[in-house]
Amino acid sequence: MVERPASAPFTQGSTDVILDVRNLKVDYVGAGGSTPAVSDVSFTLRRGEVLGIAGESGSGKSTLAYAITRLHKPPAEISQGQVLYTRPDGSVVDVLSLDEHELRAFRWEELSIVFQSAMHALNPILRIGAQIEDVIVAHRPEMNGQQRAARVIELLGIVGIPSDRANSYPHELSGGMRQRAMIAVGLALDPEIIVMDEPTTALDVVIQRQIIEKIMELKDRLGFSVVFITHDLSLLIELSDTIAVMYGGKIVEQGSADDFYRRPQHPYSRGLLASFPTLGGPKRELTGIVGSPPDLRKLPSGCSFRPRCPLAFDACATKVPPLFQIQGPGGGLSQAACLLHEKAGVAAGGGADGGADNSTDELATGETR
Ligand SMILES: Nc1ncnc2c1ncn2[C@@H]1O[C@H](COP(=O)(O)OP(=O)(O)OP(=O)(O)O)[C@@H](O)[C@H]1O
Repeated sequence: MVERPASAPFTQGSTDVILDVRNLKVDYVGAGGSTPAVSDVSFTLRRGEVLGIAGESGSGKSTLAYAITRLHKPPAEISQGQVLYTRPDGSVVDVLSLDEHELRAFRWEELSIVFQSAMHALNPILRIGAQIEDVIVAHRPEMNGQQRAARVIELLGIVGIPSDRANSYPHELSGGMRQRAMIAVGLALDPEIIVMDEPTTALDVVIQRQIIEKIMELKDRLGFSVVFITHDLSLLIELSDTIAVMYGGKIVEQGSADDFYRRPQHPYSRGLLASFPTLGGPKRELTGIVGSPPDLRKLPSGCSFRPRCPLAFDACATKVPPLFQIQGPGGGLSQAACLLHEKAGVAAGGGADGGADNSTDELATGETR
């Protein structure tokens, strides 16, 4: 399955950034204390790009998706950070400062979200066509009934649902069709960004493939950018331009999907990659990662991946690794939060404007210290 199409190299400081997430922190705050689900997460999404976010269950992916769309609800609280969205006209929107009215316009019009379970996201007692029309009624009051009906048919056509299905209820559609209907709702107002949180996880492999191909075709045709969240790293490598890997609420590696596929720079990414079969590549043993994801309320000292890391050494127990900049095999810059990169690396955000090719022998060969 993992066959990397050629794509643009990962560059930092691009002027074409559409979404800029800076030092975001999200906690679940309860009587028993606070769970740091997203810690100091920063990334950029460029116009027309697919950014893939990977990580095991509980790594904070969904919390991040909800927070950047401001759909998070108590006990989740954003305690730090910025989410900056740049409109096509160049004006910048501070998403975390929008009031409720502004937020309603921002969602759907500028950014929409497609969730994992269409069955839960769609209203079970409303026909599909009516659900798409509802979004249009709320945001395009100038459109009359005839124009709205035409737009509903157009949207169903775009996602490959026959127009007579506009009158079906969600339970009358297959899982794949429901997911397509969710995508049609997400596209209703031509948003600039679509956040997709495990949009195909509940579907069988063939339908999953069809939906992914449809999303990629629509992205190329309509020009939106995508944040695609899944635990399936093979899938992400295939469809993303850049990849961010989350572990224990933090991004531990990010870079171009090409570089990532050729040489993952964090031991966790390597383990994650080895957990998924590749249909296109040579047969190899699936090794996975020993142990379980950490309890976010009791993260180990130093590097939170240390207890599961085959390459851990003494300093990993005491030092929290920052993201180091690394030159990837394709020449682009990647970042990895692993002390193996410390010697030759440059801490990202530390004012350096370049990285070193500090891919260590250990990471290249899998040797342990
Ligand atoms: N309502 C909540 N209250 C307290 N903690 C929560 C709540 N929702 C999620 N969490 C915790 O936040 C962490 C991140 O969860 P999140 O759902 O964002 O992870 P994820 O990577 O999306 O996982 P999955 O792939 O299973 O959806 C988990 O440890 C989870 O236990």
